Amino acid sequence: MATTDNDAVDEDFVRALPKAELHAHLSGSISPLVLQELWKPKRASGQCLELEDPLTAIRQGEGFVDVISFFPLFDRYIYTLVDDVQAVEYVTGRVLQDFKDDGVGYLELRTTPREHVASGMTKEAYVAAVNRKLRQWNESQALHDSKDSVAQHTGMVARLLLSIDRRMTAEQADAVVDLAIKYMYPAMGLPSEAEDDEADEKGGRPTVDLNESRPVPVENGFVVGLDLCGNPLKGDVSIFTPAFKRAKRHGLGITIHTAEVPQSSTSAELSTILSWAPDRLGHVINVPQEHFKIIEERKPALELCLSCNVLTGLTSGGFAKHHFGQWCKTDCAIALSTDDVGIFGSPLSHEYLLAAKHFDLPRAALVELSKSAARASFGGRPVQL
Ligand SMILES: CNc1ncnc2c1ncn2[C@@H]1O[C@H](COP(=O)(O)O)[C@@H](O)[C@H]1O
Repeated sequence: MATTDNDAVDEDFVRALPKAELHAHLSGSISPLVLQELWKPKRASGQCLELEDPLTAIRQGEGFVDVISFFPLFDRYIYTLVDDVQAVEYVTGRVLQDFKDDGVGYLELRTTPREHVASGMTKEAYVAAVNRKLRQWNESQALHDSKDSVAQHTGMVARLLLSIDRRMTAEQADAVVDLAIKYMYPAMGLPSEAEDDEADEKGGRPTVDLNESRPVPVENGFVVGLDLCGNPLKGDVSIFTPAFKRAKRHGLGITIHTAEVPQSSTSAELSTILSWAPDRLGHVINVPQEHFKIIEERKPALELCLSCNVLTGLTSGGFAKHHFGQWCKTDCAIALSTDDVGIFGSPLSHEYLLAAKHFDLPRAALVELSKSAARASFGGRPVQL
């Protein structure tokens, strides 16, 4: 995109800017209108009578949720509406379309494998449904997506991350890793060029231990990474060390929700997370100086979510005081991200607009930001937006 610094950053510019979205939770990205489409027929058949209309239940904007009221929204509300395989496929398709309509060229959608006993949906059926929708989506976009036309292609490439919830047991987390390996995007298991070169210098290639049992991968898997998410006031992350180390050995990218609240920003928790050698960190709000320095040196990419943090009160002082301003001064790549656009109502283009407005960024800086997000993708395919 040709730009001059004198051009104003406006809605048209940020919408047209090709963007990579790396931190988007599937269930939190469903628009209230789509939730209402599921709510209406349930209501008409006498189900979910206790659930308010999504258009009034989810009031996108300041003061609607805080860290206490936010997480139950999923368990008590959204999951009651998206409760079978058909609904999961449907909402996934709508979420993909919404991101594309906002000018996203590369999307990593993340989701927690979830079961629903009454509808017979197992965790694997859930992952298979999301993965199926991604396959259909990527096939439909391939029409516009060839090696020679990457720069101008109008399609959106979609990949998947599976999430471990902080409330899970170590065994449940292991089962998520099994699913991630089974539904892994084929190119992920291969060493990168840099790893290859390093291995050549050391006289050997990195390998996965062949004796380690691993699920047989499906064809057309799209999982490129593993995430740790969930209520930061719950759980002990140290029980997930084997799960994240195994995922890493199998070539999956690793991204961790980090230091979202002061209670989860202890030295012990941060040291544990950093011992997993994460490729990316999400939120990184309350990072103590000691760990700030380590992150600055190791340079994992950072997924920063302005609206989410400000609207939930995870940060104070409004947008202008968001820690984006601090991390920008480091060499860490930054991926502006939406987190839960269905709840916060701020699409990725709007996050770029907010960054421009509150941090006085010209067009060229936004182009650089979008490129740095693309470079931080787990992709399995070179991303050139
Ligand atoms: C401050 N923002 C956040 N911090 C931590 N975890 C979050 C989150 N926003 C969403 N999730 C996690 O994503 C799940 C919903 O999407 P999926 O059902 O997995 O697609 C939530 O249950 C929560 O665990």
